[in-house]
Amino acid sequence: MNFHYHLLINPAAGSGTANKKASQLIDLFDQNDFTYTPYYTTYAGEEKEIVKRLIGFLTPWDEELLQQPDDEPYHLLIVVGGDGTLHQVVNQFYLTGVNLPISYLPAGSGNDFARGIGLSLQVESAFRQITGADRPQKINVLLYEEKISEEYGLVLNNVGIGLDALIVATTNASASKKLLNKYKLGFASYGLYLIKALLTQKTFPILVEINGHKQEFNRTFLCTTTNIPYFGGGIPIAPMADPRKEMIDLVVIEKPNLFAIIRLLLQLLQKKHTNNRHYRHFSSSRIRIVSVDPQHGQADGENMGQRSYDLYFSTSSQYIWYTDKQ
Ligand SMILES: Nc1ncnc2c1ncn2[C@@H]1O[C@H](COP(=O)(O)OP(=O)(O)OP(=O)(O)O)[C@@H](O)[C@H]1O
Repeated sequence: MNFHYHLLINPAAGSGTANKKASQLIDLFDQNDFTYTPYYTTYAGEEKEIVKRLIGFLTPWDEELLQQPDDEPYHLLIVVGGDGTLHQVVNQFYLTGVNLPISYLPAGSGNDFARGIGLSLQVESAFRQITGADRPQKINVLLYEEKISEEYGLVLNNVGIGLDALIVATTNASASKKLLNKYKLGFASYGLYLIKALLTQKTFPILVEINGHKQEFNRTFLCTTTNIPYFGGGIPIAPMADPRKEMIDLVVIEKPNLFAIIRLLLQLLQKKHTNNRHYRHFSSSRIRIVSVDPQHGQADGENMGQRSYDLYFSTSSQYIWYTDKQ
């Protein structure tokens, strides 16, 4: 197939890492005589404006394209940024009602989606995975509807209420994240804020409804609905989650006391946390979560605000253009 690549670059992602990775990617396109058009965002939110303008140019996926002659180039969008940039782009697709393939060069500080689908974090390898693919892969995504604020959207990674969302709210607002990213210590910013959040996050009651079966958790500390195993830059909170399955994974952790949580965190580092009795896991194609108590929320690392939540989750799919690692 003959491609024209549209590169949507958030140069601020990964505190500037994305700008460097975009230059490396562009060098590889030039060396291989591939045609492309770069679009750089200049402010937060501009990625959605760029996508709105590009939607009409991008080519929808159809298996029959493989049999047809290469007269017309295939117009493919490649997002260069972090999980948040990708989140904004696919949500713009969703709100516009289109399901176009998309490709991705992970260049944020966490890059959990790329880890989850097996897309390399190294520019050259990711370039080979993107340009070596002749068709996209169907990846599961989660749809959510929040009834109180009448808000809906799509997530590639996870939606969290409680601890992880408090970490997102504080890290995204902090200057130290930028500083730590500068020294390639993005994961350390999550670590620092994890400790702070552990000491400040209070427990809260939630109601979970799965297949008509209601369950209450009165001392919830963390409640993460996820599509992939990771959050917070590679922390395998739900190792059983698989973005190739049409399934939603839910992890609820209750906090009896601080020592029990520290024990669980140590087990998490050794990947033995799923056996801890305070770790609860559920899997279903439809899940409802209610927190009347106002809590921080996060969607793919983007802050959803501190408020009450009544969330309904279901599944859908998104075409991602890449091949598996060789
Ligand atoms: N030019 C820009 N300057 C500042 N913010 C931007 C710009 N372009 C996009 N954004 C905002 O950046 C956010 C997404 O950042 P993203 O998550 O991709 O990077 P990150 O936070 O460094 O990575 P990660 O989520 O992996 O930690 C979005 O909210 C988006 O609106």
